[in-house]
Amino acid sequence: MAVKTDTTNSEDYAIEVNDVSMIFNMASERLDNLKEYFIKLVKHELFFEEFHALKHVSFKVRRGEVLGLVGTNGSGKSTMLKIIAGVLEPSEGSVRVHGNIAPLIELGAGFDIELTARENIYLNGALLGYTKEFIDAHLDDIVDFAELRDFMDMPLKNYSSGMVARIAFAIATVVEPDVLIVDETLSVGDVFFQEKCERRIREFIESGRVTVLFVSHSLEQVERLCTRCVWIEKGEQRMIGDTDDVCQAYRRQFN
Ligand SMILES: Nc1ncnc2c1ncn2[C@@H]1O[C@H](COP(=O)(O)OP(=O)(O)OP(=O)(O)O)[C@@H](O)[C@H]1O
Repeated sequence: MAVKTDTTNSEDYAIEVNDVSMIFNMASERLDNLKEYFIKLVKHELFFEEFHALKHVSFKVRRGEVLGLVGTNGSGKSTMLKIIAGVLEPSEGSVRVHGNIAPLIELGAGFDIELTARENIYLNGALLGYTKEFIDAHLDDIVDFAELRDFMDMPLKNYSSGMVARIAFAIATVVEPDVLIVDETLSVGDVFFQEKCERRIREFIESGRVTVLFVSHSLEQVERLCTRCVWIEKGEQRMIGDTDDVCQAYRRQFN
């Protein structure tokens, strides 16, 4: 039998996930307020239960590849994306990402709702590593893409969740990233904005330079965009392979 060897060099990979496990500590009893929590903590009466959100997950994503993550609610997809984006530290294992990441997860998490949209663009831009001069030069692109020119001086607390998502997506994708991480968050946008976002994501994909990690509950969207897929179920990696094979097996499981 011929042995298939992987001739891909390490530099050809944009993302390497090596044996990642994530354990969350959850209070084993329900506490109603912070005071109760601290009293229990001081009295050493606070007990935790370990919850294994990810169990020994490993996969690699080649540069320019579009990898989908599928799995039912609570299976660990967002946790995996957050670990790759550097938002969470894995309990075990490691992740290597080559290049800069545009994480479209928890859109707007870095925003200050008391500030205006314009101020938030500068604030969020700084968090993404952009200078003031860079934002000055790209402000029109961001505002035009978000289609919210008339609302730039309104505090974000008066924005709807879809409007916040528009601003956040426009900032995060104003330049081509090396790695784009897209979570379900775009679903808060209206259908026209979702299509606009998908077009921009497609442009990145078609450039062949951007590696995309994609989580969606729409298998049709996953099939439309992704070349390969990882199926994670209850924290375990069930399957990795061509999108059609993985989506077919996933559908079969629940039909
Ligand atoms: N900070 C946290 N503390 C405790 N448990 C958490 C935390 N974050 C996630 N979890 C748990 O980890 C599990 C995986 O959650 P995760 O959000 O990664 O799932 P998901 O596959 O993205 O789900 P969905 O499809 O519903 O978005 C869930 O059971 C969730 O309750």
